[in-house]
Amino acid sequence: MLDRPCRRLHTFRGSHRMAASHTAVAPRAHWAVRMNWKNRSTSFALLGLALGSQVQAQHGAVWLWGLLVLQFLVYPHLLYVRGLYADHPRKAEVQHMLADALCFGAWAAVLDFSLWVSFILFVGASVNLLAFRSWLGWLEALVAMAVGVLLVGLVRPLHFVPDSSMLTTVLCMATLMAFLAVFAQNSYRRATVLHQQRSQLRNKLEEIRALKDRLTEQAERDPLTGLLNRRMLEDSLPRLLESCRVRQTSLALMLLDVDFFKQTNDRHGHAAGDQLLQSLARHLQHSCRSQDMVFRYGGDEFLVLFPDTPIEAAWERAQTLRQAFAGSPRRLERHTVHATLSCGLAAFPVHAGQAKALMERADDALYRAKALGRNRVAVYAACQPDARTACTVL
Ligand SMILES: Nc1nc2c(ncn2[C@@H]2O[C@H](COP(=O)(O)OP(=O)(O)OP(=O)(O)O)[C@@H](O)[C@H]2O)c(=O)[nH]1
Repeated sequence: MLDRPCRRLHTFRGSHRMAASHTAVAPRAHWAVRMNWKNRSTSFALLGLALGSQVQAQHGAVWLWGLLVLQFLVYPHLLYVRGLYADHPRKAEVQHMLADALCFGAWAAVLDFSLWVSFILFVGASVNLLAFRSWLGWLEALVAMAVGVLLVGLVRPLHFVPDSSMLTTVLCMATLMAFLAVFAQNSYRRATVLHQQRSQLRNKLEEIRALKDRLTEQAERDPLTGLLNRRMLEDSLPRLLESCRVRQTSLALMLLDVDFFKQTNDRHGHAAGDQLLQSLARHLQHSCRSQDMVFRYGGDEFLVLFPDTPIEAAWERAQTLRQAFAGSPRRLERHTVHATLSCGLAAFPVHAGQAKALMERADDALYRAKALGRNRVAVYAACQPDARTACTVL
């Protein structure tokens, strides 16, 4: 028994409700509970007046007046308190609306089915349920009202006197008007809030998408040059090789490295070195076809994949690319820098069938190009046992 209040508080939805478990502040009511309480507080008071005028016209007994006060002035607040502490406030609200309908059926019977009174009681009972539970709710309201009528019928005979006084009719009209106005206003307010929330969500979604694109970009590209990074190479090379295997075509892989890049850094500064790397990246991209892929492999090493290219054609393209780079000095940080490249070439399937082996072959060829004096292109030649010395410079 002791832990019951705590359990209850922990089932409240929302952090504000959780906060209530630590302080004496009452929990915040569910929106449906609040909305129906506001609706009931206003429209029930008016409805009570309308029904009161009918009770007056029928010279109703004192206990009927007492019931009227209970139903239309006290009952809405009792329901609010019940909804406030309910574990499932929405479900509780549906039960409240069914209770409304049952009571309204009873009142319609007690007041001899005065047409205007019965009409507004039916509208009051069914519109809310219709909004909450669609046509099923409307049907439920009808059934609950019928049960209310039957209950009265069990206690006393039912009479059918449809007429009502002018005062009752006017009060009924005013009540109906007020009920519909409050209902419409609530619906409009909720629709506006929903619309605002939806556009906020849409904006948030756009932001998340843009962030995701940025993160993908950062994960795939080298920040200095904007080229694809080594991770992307490791992802795409095996797939490309597989596609070449299926289509029975060749793929050339070129690994290249700036000659004496450390000296450029030392002489002209790291910023100038960065600019040289960026300039080389642009040079590679401009010299490549759309199907070629350029990667920054790391440091001053770059890698180019030439799909569907035999080794001879790749060599020619590598030579053109190397010569063009060496032939155009670059202006970096107010210095003119002459840089050259060493390139190592290997091809699928002639030199290797797997990504890792192909990379190693190209690296061997690059090593050989450096060893032979730099500023040249070397192709891997598979002469065993010493592959490094067997690399040929074409
Ligand atoms: N500016 C700059 N320097 C870098 C970057 N990444 C690596 N380096 C430098 O690049 C240099 C690479 O030098 P190496 O390739 O080992 O040697 P090298 O001077 O190019 O000589 P060889 O390759 O033998 O011709 C090192 O000094 C690194 O510090 C970078 O992003 N920016």
